[in-house]
Amino acid sequence: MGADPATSSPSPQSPPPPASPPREPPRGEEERAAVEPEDHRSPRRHALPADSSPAPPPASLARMPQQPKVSGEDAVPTSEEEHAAAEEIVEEEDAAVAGEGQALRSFLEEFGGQADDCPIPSPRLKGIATPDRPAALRFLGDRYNNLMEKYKQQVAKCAEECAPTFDGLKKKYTAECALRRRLYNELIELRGNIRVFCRCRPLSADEISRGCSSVVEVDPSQETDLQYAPTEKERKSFKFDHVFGPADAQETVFAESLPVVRSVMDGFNVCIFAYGQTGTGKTFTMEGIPENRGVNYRALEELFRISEERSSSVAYTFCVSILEVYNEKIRDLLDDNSEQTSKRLDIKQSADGAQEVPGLVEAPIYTIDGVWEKLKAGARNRSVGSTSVNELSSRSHSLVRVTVMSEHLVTGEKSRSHMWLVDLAGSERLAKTEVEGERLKEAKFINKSLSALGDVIAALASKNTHIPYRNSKLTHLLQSSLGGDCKTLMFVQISPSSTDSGETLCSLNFASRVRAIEHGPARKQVDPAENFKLKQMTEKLCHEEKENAKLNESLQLMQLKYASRENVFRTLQDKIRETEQACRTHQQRVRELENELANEKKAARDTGRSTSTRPSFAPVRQQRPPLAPMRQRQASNNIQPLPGPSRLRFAGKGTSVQNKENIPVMNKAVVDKAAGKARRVSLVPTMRQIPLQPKRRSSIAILPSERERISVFPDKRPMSRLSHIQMPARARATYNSIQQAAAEPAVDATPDVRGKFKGLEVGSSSKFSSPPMWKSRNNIAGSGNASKLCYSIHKRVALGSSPAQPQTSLMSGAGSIFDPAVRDQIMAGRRGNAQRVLNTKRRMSVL
Ligand SMILES: Nc1ncnc2c1ncn2[C@@H]1O[C@H](COP(=O)(O)OP(=O)(O)OP(=O)(O)O)[C@@H](O)[C@H]1O
Repeated sequence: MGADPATSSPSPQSPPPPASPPREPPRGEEERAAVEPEDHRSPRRHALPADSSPAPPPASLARMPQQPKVSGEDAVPTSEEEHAAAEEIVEEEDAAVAGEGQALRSFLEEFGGQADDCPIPSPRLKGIATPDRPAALRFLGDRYNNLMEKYKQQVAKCAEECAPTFDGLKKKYTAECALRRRLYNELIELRGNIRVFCRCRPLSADEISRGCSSVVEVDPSQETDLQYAPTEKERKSFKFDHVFGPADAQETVFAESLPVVRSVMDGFNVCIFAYGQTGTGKTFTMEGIPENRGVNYRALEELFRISEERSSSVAYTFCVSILEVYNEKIRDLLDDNSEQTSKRLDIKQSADGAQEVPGLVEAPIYTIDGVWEKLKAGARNRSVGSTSVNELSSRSHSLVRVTVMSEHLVTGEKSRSHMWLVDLAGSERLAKTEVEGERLKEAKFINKSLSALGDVIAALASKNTHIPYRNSKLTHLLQSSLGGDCKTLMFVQISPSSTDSGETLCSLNFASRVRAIEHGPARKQVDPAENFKLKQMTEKLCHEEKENAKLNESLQLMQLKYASRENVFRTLQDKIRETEQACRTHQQRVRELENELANEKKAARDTGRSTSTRPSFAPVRQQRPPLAPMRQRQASNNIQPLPGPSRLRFAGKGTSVQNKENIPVMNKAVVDKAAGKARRVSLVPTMRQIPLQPKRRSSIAILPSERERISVFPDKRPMSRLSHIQMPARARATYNSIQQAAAEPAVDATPDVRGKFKGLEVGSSSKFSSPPMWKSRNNIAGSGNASKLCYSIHKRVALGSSPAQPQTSLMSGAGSIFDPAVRDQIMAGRRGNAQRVLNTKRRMSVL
């Protein structure tokens, strides 16, 4: 047997199943009926539904002959008639299937073993096995699959529709969580950062056996009140942040401590400690027992849970240290080194003011299992001993320090906070505990440190300026947890026993004092390394700010300097422009002067030519045309201002006035007139330049002898007449020579000369009068010194101009300066000098 009913078909030898429906429907059919049309169900109790789709229901179902025909719960006859009718029906049915009994038996022999594997747990269906059962199962399976598909589609549609709502709710939830955390922290701060819970243990079996009664009343409805009532007279009410009675479990206690525990994950320092008489359940509350763990383990479990919850935004790292203060010595409970006894651990204050124990093992923990291992190791190493009160009495203060380091993955904010979990040694009455020897010594140390703790609490409660933290190792270690900026939770453990009523009262009073301490608000702890980094950054920032200020100052100075320089530059530019303009004006003026000079020279030459036809100076003076104003005189094109000595252009010998294009009309007329008849040409401009000339080299003229001077100037009158032109000594010498030459018979003197001199004497008062040198030069022919002197005067007067061609009539005597050869030779040197002077003057005028 064992064939799969789903694949098996009825045996070909087997007769076809009976067409009549079975008597009772299976119970599973009722479930199916909920999703099937009503008409699919058989009107008869035992009939299977005649469903035709998707898989046809079994054509017939047979009831096992040995099965009861009618179940009592299905058809309970209410009367004898009904009972009889039911039996009649059964008999009829039995008769209907009787013919098919053999076939059914064969079927059951073949498939009967499958009845237990039927997916429909109906005893009825299990009991009914027909050849069409696989078809019925297929039908049910198809129905099931269809329904599943339908439901899946509905669920997917719902999820799609709800997705936006879900996202919104998720965001709201996150925001609410943050708000809740913040509000909770505020609430804790408002309540005070030292919270005191009171926990009363149940009476122990020993106490009950001794007939001790409870002196403590805890009303579960009043969570914060505790009644101490050893007698009705001594009844006293105490108020704490929460009171746990003997019935309260570890979970309940931890649930109330949870918010304080969570604060460490937000960067606050936390301290939870248990205080109380020996044997009151301090170790039970903090460490617990393996099957009922205490605050230490649950707190670390919670830290890991929160870390996991916030893993997307904050990365947490945990380290744990376990130490004990035994007989005022610190022992590292995680240090397995056998030499630990020689290792001296002490308390040092770190840079940020926290108390540190250098050399203390800080074991990193990654899983809660690791935490449990560490806690167990610490508990194993702890000093315990047996007393008459507690079989496993803690003889030391046990401290578990959990360091939480966090780094926000988005903001990069880092924090480093501690959670101290302290199980204090029990205060005990030495007489009561009946200790002696080593236990007595331990008890003394324990009581001393607890007394120091009491002093610290009292000082804090009365807001003393000095808090005696350093009176014991315990208070020194807990300095920042008791009076600092951390969140503190104290469990005051009490015994309900009437035998411990005195100690209970002491503990309750102590706890009330602790609760009265007003703490400042807790402060978030920043990672010291981060703190140091921030400090350095702040210093750097300050330094850079100072540098920036300095740079800004110097920048402003530079800007001011720049502005002033710019002003200077602008002024200089203006000056340069002005100077350039002046230079241009000067150049223009020089050109004009040169032109004038050239014109004058030309006119002088022309005048010189016509001198021979003039009888005397006087008529010439009378015919003198009016001089054109200097500024109206136009420069000649022939004279161009050139930079070098070659700049001067001398009018050629044969250059006629008519050839000049730029000679003004008036000048042209004058020249034309002059060309026609001899006329006087003013040499005043030339004369005016003489005093302006810089001091020049000494004249080559030889000073006249006293005799010559006297002969020329018999008295001082003529000199005084000429003094208006400041005739220098050289000129005077020349003048004297001329006078002398005129007096000498060898000189080809003409009456014109004398006339000229006469004219000079007359007209010397006018500054526009022609100087005598021109006339003397042109009219006086001398030899030797006199000739040289005459030429010197001529050169001075005709500075820069082309030397006029000396008239043959005036040049007499070989070797004189009027000799063309000699004159040219001398002129070459003189001209160079004259040009140098002129250039110097130009440069000076440009500058
Ligand atoms: N709340 C409680 N429920 C049940 N049992 C408790 C409870 N508190 C304490 N006990 C039991 O009381 C006994 C003493 O407890 P425990 O050792 O924790 O006291 P203790 O204050 O730590 O004493 P010691 O100061 O001497 O170490 C233990 O057997 C502990 O199981």
